[in-house]
Amino acid sequence: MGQLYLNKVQKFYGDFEVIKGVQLDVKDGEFIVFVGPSGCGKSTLLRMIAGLDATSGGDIVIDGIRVNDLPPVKRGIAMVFQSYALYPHMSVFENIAFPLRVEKMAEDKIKAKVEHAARILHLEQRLEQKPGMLSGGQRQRVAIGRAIVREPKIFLFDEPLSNLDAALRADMRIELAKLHRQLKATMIYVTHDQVEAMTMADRIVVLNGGHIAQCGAPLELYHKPANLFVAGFIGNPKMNMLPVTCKGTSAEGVLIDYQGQTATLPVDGTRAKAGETLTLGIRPEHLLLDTGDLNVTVVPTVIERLGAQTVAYASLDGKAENFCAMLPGTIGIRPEQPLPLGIKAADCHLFDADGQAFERRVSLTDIDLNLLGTTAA
Ligand SMILES: Nc1ncnc2c1ncn2[C@@H]1O[C@H](COP(=O)(O)OP(=O)(O)OP(=O)(O)O)[C@@H](O)[C@H]1O
Repeated sequence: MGQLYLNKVQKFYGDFEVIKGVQLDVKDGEFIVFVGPSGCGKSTLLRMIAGLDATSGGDIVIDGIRVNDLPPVKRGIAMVFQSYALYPHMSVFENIAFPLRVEKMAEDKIKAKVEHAARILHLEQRLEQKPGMLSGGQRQRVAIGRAIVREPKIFLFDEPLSNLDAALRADMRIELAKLHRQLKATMIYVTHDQVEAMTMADRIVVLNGGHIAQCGAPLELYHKPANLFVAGFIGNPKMNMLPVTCKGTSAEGVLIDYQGQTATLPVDGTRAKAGETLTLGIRPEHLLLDTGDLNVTVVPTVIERLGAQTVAYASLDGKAENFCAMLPGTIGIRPEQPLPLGIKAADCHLFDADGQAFERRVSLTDIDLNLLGTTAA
């Protein structure tokens, strides 16, 4: 078992509240990713779960037992660090075996466990080598092996791939996803890389300024961001944001005005008031080379041809910098050449003056609804 429950967890450094009453329920076997900008508190929260940092308030509960006052070794967790933390003078075998030697486990048991971990991580041929002879990815696997042999209830990963180059990171993402399937263990993984979060997580916890901005399945966060922060953070290139005026609400949704063009967006507008300035959110891939419910003309400044797609960074009305459109790879556009684009009302996101999303009413027919979890925080 590896259930984790965080109840109103707080952390103060002096008067500075770094973690602000985080509430989270992690199910046994879940792969949870903490993601957020630098300084939002991801590592602090992970270190509190590990027992490396004391908790200022609230409860950390693992399998029904409050562990706030237990030292790290008694919590049933194993942590893998960005720095690998390997002993350079020891062989791969001894590095993996290290925590078992500390426990004074019998030699034959140690051998069986290390060889089992080495098989899972494809390190069988490396067991006699020293870490200095290994690549970055192999070293990280040794560090993961050292966690595996402890058979923890919960694996904690603190940015484990950030020292690797892009190609190796992509490979290791796949390896870690396989490892999770194989071990069926609870894993909590910290990263600032939203691609890692989107591709590996069962649920993503987006942290902002020490609180949970949203927690949900990757596609739920993508298609139903709860607020402007999550909308801007999840998705690459970023969602485009435009100021619009609320003209009123109806059974169909919220009527908005963008520079004299009106459209009804199918969102729950019970909170919307006529005259308010709202924020319209449009994902780059939802800009069409066709007429839409709203239409804009952008002037591309930078054009990135990625092959399958062409990404145009553009100005809009001379105002919005870096307005971004993701278009078919075959399109023939040039910098400075005005480009008319359409937007369907059903594709739009809408946020109030406080940055909270109006819930979208559209049925997300293009998504397997089983992938959309429920918002848990
Ligand atoms: N020992 C400490 N003393 C005082 N402040 C600290 C300490 N450790 C962390 N902080 C502060 O707590 C906040 C959260 O830090 P934390 O390392 O958890 O952020 P993070 O989201 O993991 O950032 P990054 O992605 O840059 O690693 C930051 O503002 C940081 O300056």
